[in-house]
Amino acid sequence: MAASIVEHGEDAFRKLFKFYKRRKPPPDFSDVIDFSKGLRNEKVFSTELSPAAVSESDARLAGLQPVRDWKAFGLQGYPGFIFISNPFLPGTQQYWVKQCMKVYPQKPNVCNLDMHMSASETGHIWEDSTQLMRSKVSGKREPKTLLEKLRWVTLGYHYNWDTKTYSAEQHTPFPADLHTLSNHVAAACGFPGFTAEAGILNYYRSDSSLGIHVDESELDHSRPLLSFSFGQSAVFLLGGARREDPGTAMFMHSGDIMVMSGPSRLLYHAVPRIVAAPAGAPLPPPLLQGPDQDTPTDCLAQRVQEGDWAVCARYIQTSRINMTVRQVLGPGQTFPSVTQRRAESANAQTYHEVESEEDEDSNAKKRRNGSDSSVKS
Ligand SMILES: O=C(O)CCC(=O)C(=O)O
Ligand SMILES: [Fe+2]
Repeated sequence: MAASIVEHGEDAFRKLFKFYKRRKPPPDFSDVIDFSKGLRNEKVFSTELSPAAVSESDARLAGLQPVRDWKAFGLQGYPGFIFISNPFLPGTQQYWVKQCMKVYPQKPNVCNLDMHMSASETGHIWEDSTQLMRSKVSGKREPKTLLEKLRWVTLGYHYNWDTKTYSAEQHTPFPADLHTLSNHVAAACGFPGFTAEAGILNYYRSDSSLGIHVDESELDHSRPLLSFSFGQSAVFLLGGARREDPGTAMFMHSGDIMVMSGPSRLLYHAVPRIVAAPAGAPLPPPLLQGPDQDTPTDCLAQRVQEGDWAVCARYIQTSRINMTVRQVLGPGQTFPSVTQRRAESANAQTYHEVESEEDEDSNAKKRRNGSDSSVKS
């Protein structure tokens, strides 16, 4: 198996993607790197972060362990790639799941449902969904709730899926709590000036996947891309600078953070599979508990109300939520003029049309149309 999936050549990365996406028979996961197991894989090495960049009290207030206790790794062959194995304080992950489900999908943020529903229909995603869930009769087939149909939410500079650009006009305030979390993570990784300006949240159900792509629409690629995962585990594929380059598979578990920077910032990547939870243990252990008694009362990751958590827990038993945070503009940089933008987006579309035969690209189309997404089922 290993020989066929690491094969060099035209379609190495697609083969890897298809290998891990396959349902019947399910793939062998023995080549998937598991950073929660430390240095067991010879490609994995420990990496030093900058503990002095975030004070212990600032880290605690953001719901993070002190930076000196974070387990951070690099991967041979991928300079600039940093994997931080769950640095969250016990109990604080529930907060981020709740934010992604109850708070961030609210207006003025934009979500896939807005592509084919009116603002009044998508104005109360949480309330409408919880109401429908409460009225569900067990055993009876019921319509999906809006939460179950949610595939992506954008924050800050809202990514335009058609033109593959950000713009000054499509902007709303970036959430302060996620801004703080991102600043600390970026600073610890050696990027003290990072500004969280855009976010894409992806909502994966157990049969979803995210096609092969590269995140190049941000104007300043010297700034890292941060990725936070919660809920069910996923297989993440990290490829090369060219779409067909071979790749490396790794698990992302709840609470894991990935930083793509430097030469790894523009690498192709994909999520071919959400990994089924072990029988009898649908919730990942870090989501089983609320905050510790000694969590500071001014910690931004506040305890989630029991009723809210009941709804989140039910959803996250079969789902994964990923938040990517990006800095779009470099210091002093502005967006190109409309004329420049038109020329660039024409190029971008040509570039993507050439690849439209790829099944991954049909995902991108679905994603922007707001149908079953990026995050494809
Ligand atoms: O879900 C993930 O881990 C990756 C998400 C991603 O690549 C993106 O949003 O650009
Ligand atoms: Fe991405």
